[in-house]
Amino acid sequence: MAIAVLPSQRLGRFVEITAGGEIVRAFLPPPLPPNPPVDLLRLQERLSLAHLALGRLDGIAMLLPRPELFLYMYVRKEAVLSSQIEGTQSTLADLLRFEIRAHDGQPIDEIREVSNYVDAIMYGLDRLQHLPLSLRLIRELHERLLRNSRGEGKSPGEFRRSQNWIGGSRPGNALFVPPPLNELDSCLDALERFLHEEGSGLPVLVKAGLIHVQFETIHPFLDGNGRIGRLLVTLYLCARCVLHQPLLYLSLFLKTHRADYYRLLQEVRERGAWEEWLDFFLGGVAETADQAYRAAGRIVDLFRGDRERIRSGAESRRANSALRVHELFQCHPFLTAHFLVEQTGLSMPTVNSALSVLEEVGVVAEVTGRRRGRIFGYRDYLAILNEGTEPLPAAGSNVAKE
Ligand SMILES: Nc1ncnc2c1ncn2[C@@H]1O[C@H](COP(=O)(O)OP(=O)(O)OP(=O)(O)O)[C@@H](O)[C@H]1O
Repeated sequence: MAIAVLPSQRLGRFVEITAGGEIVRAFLPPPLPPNPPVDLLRLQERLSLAHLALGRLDGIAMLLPRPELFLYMYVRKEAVLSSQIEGTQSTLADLLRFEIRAHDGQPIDEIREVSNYVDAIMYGLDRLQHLPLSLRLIRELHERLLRNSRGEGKSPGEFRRSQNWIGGSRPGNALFVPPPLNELDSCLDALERFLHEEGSGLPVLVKAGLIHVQFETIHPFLDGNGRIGRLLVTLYLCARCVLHQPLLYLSLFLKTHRADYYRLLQEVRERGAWEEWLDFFLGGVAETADQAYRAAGRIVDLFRGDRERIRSGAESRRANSALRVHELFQCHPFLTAHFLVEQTGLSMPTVNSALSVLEEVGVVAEVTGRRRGRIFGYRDYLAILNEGTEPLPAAGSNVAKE
């Protein structure tokens, strides 16, 4: 095996391997942190803006009447966006309707992929209560992400046992060939050590950016490396208590700037351009956190305003059950009367009367146009949650689709 060492220690080395019957140069990244060290002075302004924005976002959880409800929807939005990056057509509405088993006519595989992402991040958060962020947890997350879905045949939950490549139709004409199999474990072990180290004194946010690139460069799975790598950023920030809820989703930013994103990943490898990447990454964190903070504020206002409308729109007994139903709509923006009966313990006539109140005051609308199996949507809430994914169709247009 011939080894060519490149000049700077920030750059990795290439290892010649045989793949697909040809000799190709696989890339071996140096372990983190970068050496020479990251120029934090150059990133100072970006870093403090990103920290400010994240702090505001984390703080708004206190103002939300029930932060877990926002989180519930927010994670789902991230899932939709992440899946769209790889060409999945699922929308937030598809996902929500899938969850209430009202997905007639929708492409199940695509929706399942989104649903798996939600499951994986929620599972990861739960596991972080008991376990550190480890390679084992990353494999568990991967298994959940690919379960019964696209990529299912590509060893879910297992690090790769064959050589992969990025770009091109074969390793020989690839844009980049990740580390060879015999180096994979040592690359991953070094990454795991960096996940836990505290001696470098690097800000957690900077470390999150470094970890993301290193993970993508190692490309340890046969599929799903992008999705796991993005999920890792949010989980790492939660594990290091920079965020208390996973309210940061970078997917939209990375989707919007995909060409720059891929170019910068490449330039870290080719030129050791960590500062350029971190500048981009921290800008993305700030922009994304600001957007989420504003959305959370608008949701707080919406819920408050709608509670007022319900109270003044019906006499107190009907208003009380409508308020109870409204609470559930904050968690599940699409609901059926059956689900409401199950969840609230209210009788079917009471639930129906509550739904009428909500329809009368314009909070929810029936979206199927059917007599049986009616589904109600919390339209203004959906409109806010949907921003950046796709425009919410008017309530009536769903009827035509189904
Ligand atoms: N030149 C590159 N160098 C390193 N990583 C890259 C490069 N180009 C793309 N990537 C990473 O590879 C990911 C795609 O890998 P893979 O197909 O395994 O992941 P995925 O989760 O299935 O797809 P996606 O990221 O598109 O959702 C991209 O999201 C990006 O993070």
